[in-house]
Amino acid sequence: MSDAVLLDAIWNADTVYRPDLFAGKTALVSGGGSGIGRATALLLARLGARVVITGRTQEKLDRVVAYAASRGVTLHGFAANVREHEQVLALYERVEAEVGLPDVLINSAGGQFPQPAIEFSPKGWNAVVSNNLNSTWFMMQRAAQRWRDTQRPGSIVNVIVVTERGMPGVAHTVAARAGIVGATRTVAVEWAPLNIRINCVAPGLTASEGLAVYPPEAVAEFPRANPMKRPGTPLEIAQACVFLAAPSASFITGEVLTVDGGGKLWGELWLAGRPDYYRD
Ligand SMILES: CCCCCCCCC/C=C/C(=O)SCCNC(=O)CCNC(=O)[C@H](O)C(C)(C)COP(=O)(O)OP(=O)(O)OC[C@H]1O[C@@H](n2cnc3c(N)ncnc32)[C@H](O)[C@@H]1OP(=O)(O)O
Ligand SMILES: NC(=O)C1=CN([C@@H]2O[C@H](COP(=O)(O)OP(=O)(O)OC[C@H]3O[C@@H](n4cnc5c(N)ncnc54)[C@H](OP(=O)(O)O)[C@@H]3O)[C@@H](O)[C@H]2O)C=CC1
Repeated sequence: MSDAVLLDAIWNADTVYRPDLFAGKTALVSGGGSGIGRATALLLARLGARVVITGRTQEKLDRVVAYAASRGVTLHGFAANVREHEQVLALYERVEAEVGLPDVLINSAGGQFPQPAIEFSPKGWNAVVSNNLNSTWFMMQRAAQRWRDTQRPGSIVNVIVVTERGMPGVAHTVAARAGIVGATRTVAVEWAPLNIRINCVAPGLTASEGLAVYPPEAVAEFPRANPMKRPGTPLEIAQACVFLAAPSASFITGEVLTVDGGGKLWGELWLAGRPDYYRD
């Protein structure tokens, strides 16, 4: 499917949410230049939010901003590498100066490479931990600090991976995301007095640009990942992010919402290929 068709599908899809759900609100979405982050940003924009997207690649952000403009909606695309603390601080300054303090933060930036864990180099391990755990932490802590300083409420959604069953081929990312879950549960308590809610969405296999890094033999087995025998769509994950970010989840904090077509209950996923031992 071409990018234009994908974007139209997201823009025109039915949603159960009312069109003014986020009217007057501002949302910051990391990873908003593609995949799940992009779908969430566009859905939030459809629901009336002012939306800022961030990611490392300005051109990707520009394409989403241009698409929204073609639909009569202003989005803002500010590039940042969110695993660099200084860049996160600068990003918040820019967002606040040019758009306004966000009410909602969606952390969808992240990623990893597939490799048997026994082969990880220290550099590879650190890259993935930094790109997922550190980046999410820097973004959520800064949001909380600014909400504390301005005495405003806020809502955070961290997009992670399913951690309960483990996921062979990506142990580094599972470790990093389990760290995010631990931090989320802990600060849900610490930050409740500040009127901050924080939750996670754990997608199963989702058809996004990010799947390009997996080997063909792994991709060929993707239909075995869950009982629905299909990947999720970015919009299906976005709907869950919106549910947790909005007042629909006003009594939910510190939770993980799994959106995986039942993959936690049945399914196999060998992201670095299936070892011979598990073939018969
Ligand atoms: C059961 C329930 C169902 C649950 C179902 C769940 C399904 C899970 C499927 C998940 C899918 C997704 O998340 S898809 C969406 C995410 N998108 C991505 O993952 C995109 C690709 N990933 C990335 O860009 C990554 O973020 C990452 C690799 C960390 C980029 O960080 P950097 O830019 O720092 O990385 P680099 O500089 O390129 O590399 C840093 C080092 O990392 C190592 N490294 C990098 N790529 C490597 C590779 N292919 N193989 C080995 N090692 C590699 C090397 O040591 C590198 O150092 P040198 O050797 O010196 O170079
Ligand atoms: N697709 C799937 O099957 C699943 C995805 N997930 C997770 O969902 C999240 C979104 O993934 P998805 O949309 O599928 O994949 P994408 O690769 O399309 O999205 C990831 C986005 O994050 C951005 N990003 C990555 N690292 C950084 C960084 N350091 N600073 C700023 N932006 C960054 C990338 O943009 P750029 O490179 O320009 O910075 C990219 O737009 C990720 O955390 C992913 O691991 C979880 C389970 C399953």
